[in-house]
Amino acid sequence: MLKLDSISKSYNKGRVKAVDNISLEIKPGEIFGFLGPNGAGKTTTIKMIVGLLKPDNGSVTVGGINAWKEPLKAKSMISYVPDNPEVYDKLKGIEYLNFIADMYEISKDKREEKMNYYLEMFNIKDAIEDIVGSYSHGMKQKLVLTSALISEPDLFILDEPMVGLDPKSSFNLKAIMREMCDEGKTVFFSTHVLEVAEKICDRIAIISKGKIVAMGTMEELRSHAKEKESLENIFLELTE
Ligand SMILES: Nc1ncnc2c1ncn2[C@@H]1O[C@H](COP(=O)(O)OP(=O)(O)OP(=O)(O)O)[C@@H](O)[C@H]1O
Repeated sequence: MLKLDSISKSYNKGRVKAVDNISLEIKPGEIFGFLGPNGAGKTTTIKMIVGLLKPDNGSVTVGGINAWKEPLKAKSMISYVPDNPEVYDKLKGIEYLNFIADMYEISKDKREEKMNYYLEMFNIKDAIEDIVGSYSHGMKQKLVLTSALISEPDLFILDEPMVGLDPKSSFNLKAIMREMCDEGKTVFFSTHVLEVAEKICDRIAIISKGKIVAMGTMEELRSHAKEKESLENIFLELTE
């Protein structure tokens, strides 16, 4: 469903190599966790997948489509939740959701059904007629999550999704991710929360200084780390 083939990205005319020759392949039905310390290159990688930053080298393939050659086709399969939910402050919550649903060409019936389901789950239904500028950070995040889920994406990409969510919403989001994967969809998310990755990911990649330093199931990562048992130990050892 997602294939990164030797992608790299530098900033400041090559002075900062943020992502250095990363390759990975994720199959339908997988939850894939992307872990790494601050500044490791997680957000830069995600931005190259979703079409916000063009890789200097290499290719991004989504559902067999080259994401930089046929961006609209690739983007129609993706929903992306950034780490910092930026929503148009002057719109009402419902206007923002309809705007996103229009872009994905979602029918009226389907959008209503999905909106009701997720707005209730995230407990923001009562605020949907209010302008987004009045929302708290967590409410904006839940609105963006709802907007991302309405299109039932084949590839769901989230950058640090648990930050700012209360425990119930975080629990619900994890359940949604699992349900999506059971339906054959693919989830790719970055996180600093190692316990979340350990619990829900089918596979994990650890990125450090722009390079992938480990990738596999928890069992595979453990077997490479000899006696080191927890993901925290493996992470600390590999990202020193
Ligand atoms: N616009 C930019 N201009 C210059 N350097 C940048 C820019 N964006 C990111 N960087 C640098 O690229 C590197 C990778 O950054 P990136 O944001 O991808 O890391 P990250 O793993 O997402 O970090 P964090 O966990 O702190 O969000 C860092 O050294 C960062 O300072």
